Amino acid sequence: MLDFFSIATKGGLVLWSKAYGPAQSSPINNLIQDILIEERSSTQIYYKDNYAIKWTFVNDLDLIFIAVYPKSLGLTYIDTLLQAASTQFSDRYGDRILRKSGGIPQLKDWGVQFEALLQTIEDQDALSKKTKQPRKFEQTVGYSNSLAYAKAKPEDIKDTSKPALVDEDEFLRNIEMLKKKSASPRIGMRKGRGAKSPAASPVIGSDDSKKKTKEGRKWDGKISAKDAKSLDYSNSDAADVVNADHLVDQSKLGQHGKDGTYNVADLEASDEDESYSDEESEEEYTKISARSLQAKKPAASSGLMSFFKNMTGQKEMTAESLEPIMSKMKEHLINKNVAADIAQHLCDSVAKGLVGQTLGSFKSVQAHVKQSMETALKRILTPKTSVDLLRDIAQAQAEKRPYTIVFIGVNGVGKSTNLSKTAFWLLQNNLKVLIAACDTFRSGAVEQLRVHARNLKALEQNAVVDLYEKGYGKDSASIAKEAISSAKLTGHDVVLIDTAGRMQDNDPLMRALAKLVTVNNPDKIIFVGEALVGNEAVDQLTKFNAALKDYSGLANPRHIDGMILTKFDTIDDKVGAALSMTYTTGQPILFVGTGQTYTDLKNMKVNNNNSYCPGRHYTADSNRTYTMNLLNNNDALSLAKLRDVLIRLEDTIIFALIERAQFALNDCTYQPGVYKYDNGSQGSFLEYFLHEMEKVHARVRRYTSPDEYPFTSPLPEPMLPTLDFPPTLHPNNINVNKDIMERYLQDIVPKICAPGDDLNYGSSATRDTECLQALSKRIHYGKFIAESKFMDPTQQKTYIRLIQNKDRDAIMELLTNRTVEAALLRRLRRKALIYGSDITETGEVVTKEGEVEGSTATAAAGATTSRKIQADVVVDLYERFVIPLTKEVEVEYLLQRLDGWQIPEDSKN
Ligand SMILES: O=C(O)C(=O)C[C@]1(C(=O)O)C=C[C@@H](O)C=C1
Repeated sequence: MLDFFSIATKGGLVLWSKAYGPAQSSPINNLIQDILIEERSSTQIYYKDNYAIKWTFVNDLDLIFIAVYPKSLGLTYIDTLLQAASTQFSDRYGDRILRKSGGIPQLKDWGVQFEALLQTIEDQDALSKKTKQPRKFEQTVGYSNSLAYAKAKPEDIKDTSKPALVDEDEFLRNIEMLKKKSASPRIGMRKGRGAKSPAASPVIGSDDSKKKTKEGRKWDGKISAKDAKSLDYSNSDAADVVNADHLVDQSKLGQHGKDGTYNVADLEASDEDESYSDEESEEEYTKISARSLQAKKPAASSGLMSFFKNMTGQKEMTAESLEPIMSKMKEHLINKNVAADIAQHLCDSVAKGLVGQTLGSFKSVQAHVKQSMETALKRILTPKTSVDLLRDIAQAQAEKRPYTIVFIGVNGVGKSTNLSKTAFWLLQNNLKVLIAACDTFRSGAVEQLRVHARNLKALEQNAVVDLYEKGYGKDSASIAKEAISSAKLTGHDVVLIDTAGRMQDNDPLMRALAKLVTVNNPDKIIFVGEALVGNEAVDQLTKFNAALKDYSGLANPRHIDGMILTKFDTIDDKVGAALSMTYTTGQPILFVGTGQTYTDLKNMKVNNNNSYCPGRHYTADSNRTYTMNLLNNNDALSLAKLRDVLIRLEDTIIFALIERAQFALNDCTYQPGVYKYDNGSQGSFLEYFLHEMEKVHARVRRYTSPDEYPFTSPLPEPMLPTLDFPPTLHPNNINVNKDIMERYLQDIVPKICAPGDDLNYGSSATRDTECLQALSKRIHYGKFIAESKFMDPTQQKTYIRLIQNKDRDAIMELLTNRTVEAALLRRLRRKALIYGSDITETGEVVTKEGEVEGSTATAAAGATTSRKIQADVVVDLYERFVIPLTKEVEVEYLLQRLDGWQIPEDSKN
């Protein structure tokens, strides 16, 4: 049985508590001492003496709900109780606590309500233990948790409570104190915790000097004068000297991409839900089929797959026979934080795939369930839009205007903190940031942002990060507007607009938010939310989106464009929460917040095996994939990404040349007229070989891709249906393969191959084909680069003028970027040197005969000394041939760019 239940503020004030057994305040004292104050534990269960203590936070109210029970009992319903109690309490008193003026909640009511709640949950627990029959979902605790508790009416419930430890007067005083406390900057309030632990991450935006001297508060349910003073942060001095070192965890820094962009780190594999093993046993498979939704703990023996097990050997699966299993699966999903609707949707998808199937073995049932679940998940988790914030910001820069992002969400989820983490990321990308303090409602909000701006400045000498603020009580839409205008004048690249937290049901505040959005039409609306559980996620997101739509007065209203999930490190079943949120909005999760430093902003990236993977393709970081996906029009014309492809092709070309250089020149393979084509014309052995290869490649639709060009013709039609490539390039007829072939044979082969004939004709022709195809792809990529440059709004007018004048030289000059070329040649030399050299057993590069790089030491035995390819030759090849020909392609393409194209009004000269 439960021994003790308590509701307290995170700072240590007991608002309400109740003892049922002998465990009086001592375990609680220990909990506060050991966990809350010293932050010793990140888990939410704690054992002390004979007691187990569990707790849950309600962050927007800064409350903690604590349950104590005898360790030996291992009560299974405590999580449910905590969840339901915190939901009910927040529903009843949350508004009044937040408004700070709503009168005093009635203690009597809460005692009654809690008692009934406990009774219901204990009864259900007893019942579920008695019955071994599979329950319908509607009979489960999870279902009750989702729906029933929130609806419980206190007046229907009898008061059977025992005397509370804290009397009504005290409760009243505590609420007063809580109001005072919540008037102070939220982040500052967390300072006390972690004070004794030097290893603990500091809280961003907090004042370190105070933190060091802060003592753990006594936990006796009373407030001393000293405590009362320390709880009042309303006068905290924001001008303290910043010790910024603590605000960035070097080990959590992201990486700089090849093009210099700074990308936040990916969520470590260890941060994710545990990985999935194909070798898992049937028993383990009771966890549930989809990898991302597995249970952490071993499932009960009556788990999902054991139901399926009973079905094997049946003739055919029917909707009826699947019903109990689907009900169980739905319950499981809900317990994994998936909202009820979404769980239903997933179950329906799985059931649909199974109905009518005849499933002989357990394995085949397992495979079917897994496959159906994965397909359904994939469909839900593929966001409707792709988001690359840095690219969008670059676009706004080109348009000479600041890029604007509004951060919205309910109270206490960490909007300002995550806005500041985002600012840190932007500053790492050398962007100038203006933070607009548009939370004119919560006292302390502006000061908090001031501290962040000051911290961020202190971190980076040249960082441009400023605060635009107009104090409290003013119209936030107007402040945002002024901030944006000011950013235009001051040359800030990005305006981050902080807004007041608001509950989704608070109509006036939601109207104000819609107004801010309508007036300012920001580039992005980012919803900052805790990695929310179940239906709460759906409710918040749906209502925020509805408010943006209903109150906007616009024909094309805005909606949430992306999400930042905060406190991601505090929940267990992350994927369920992420799933609910993505499903509800159809929008991607841009980042997840995982801790207390500016570096605690990460990409959510999950393994390839069907777990949720928005970080990889859809986040602001959007890890660059080297092979461009030309089917995805959104990515196809980013100059940075196109250059990444060129960088990757450097490797392909160097290795292809190394491969060819193994063989002698074999001149006879290039003699014209030796072989006959199908159409009667004649060619060299190489041309014959190339043609045969290209015929096969054509059949598998290689040349339907806009970045592949054949050397020979005619070629057969593809046997595969052609893919639908979006029209990324303007129609053109450029193919410079003839030039490439000529230069390759005359200039390149003689330079990289030993003269003579070694009879390896087939091998040389194979390698020649690889070299030619890589070079052709690289050089024709010039078309994409040219299109990207042409689409740059800052350049388009100039290009149009030069194209109209057919000024080839001027076009060539405009598209040339000498810095990029110089960097390319430097990189290429280094690559060619390394790829073309032997490496000693200890890893050094053998540069010259008997010498290793950077020293005069003799190369280790075993390292041969002849270079596979000369770096000079590769660099020369690029300098004299690859780059100039690429640029030729660019110019030719641009000269055709206006053909049949309607010049937009604002691009006309
Ligand atoms: O990266 C570009 O901007 C390109 O146009 C490509 C390329 C190249 O061939 O590598 C060509 C011209 C520029 O001067 C720089 C590099």
